[in-house]
Amino acid sequence: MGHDAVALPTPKISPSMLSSDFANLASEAKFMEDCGADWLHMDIMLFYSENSKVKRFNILPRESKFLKLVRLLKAFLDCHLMVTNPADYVMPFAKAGASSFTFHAEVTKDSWPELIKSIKSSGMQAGVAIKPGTPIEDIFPLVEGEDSVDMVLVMTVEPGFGGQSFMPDMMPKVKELRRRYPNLDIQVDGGLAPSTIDQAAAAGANVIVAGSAVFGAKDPAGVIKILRNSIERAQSSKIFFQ
Ligand SMILES: O=C(CO)[C@@H](O)[C@H](O)COP(=O)(O)O
Repeated sequence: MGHDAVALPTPKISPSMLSSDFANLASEAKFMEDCGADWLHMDIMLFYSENSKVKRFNILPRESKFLKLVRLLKAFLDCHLMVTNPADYVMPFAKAGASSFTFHAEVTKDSWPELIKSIKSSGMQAGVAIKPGTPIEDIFPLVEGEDSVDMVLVMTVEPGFGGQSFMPDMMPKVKELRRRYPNLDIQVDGGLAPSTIDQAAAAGANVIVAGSAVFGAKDPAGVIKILRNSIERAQSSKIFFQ
């Protein structure tokens, strides 16, 4: 199929709730919806690996009332699980109302097909995330396999916390993924802002996670619009296929 006939996945802006006021999560979520957010990005960080820099945690399954609360808003809850044992979280997150469940490629190689199957059969979309040091070749089998993921998340910072600088050297990964998988949802997360979005859009990303740039803005709706417009512009020129 030529690239002219390709139906590209829709742009989705997913504000990272990590930058929100947790004491007012429901109203923060509603505000983001009113500002034009498509999804809400929820980070769950827990003992990612023995040597991991991720020592924080934010939303634990036992606190899934957070998710239930936000679910009342009918938002698409885009859940990014930086945990060593994602399989243990599938049911709690499905029950709590998560819409998608993204696990890390670095931790679960042996159990990938089972994990994807259980995520999907519990009614959630499945995603796989890669840290900056992980080559994309590692996840090709997950996109091409029988039980394939719906989304790939290319981390553009080391996972851990909001407000870090965008890593432009991750863009070749995004471009290669877009070239290979024109219909795939490709998410980028970390340092996305009006000043960096054009690089991500030009590489072919269509799902944009942004925390500090949105929550810290005077005009969050305006920032969401800038992010979306950049993706739409890149998609209409299909610049990432050049
Ligand atoms: O997962 C993470 C960090 O580990 C992100 O979702 C951050 O929350 C993004 O924050 P900004 O870089 O956009 O401030």
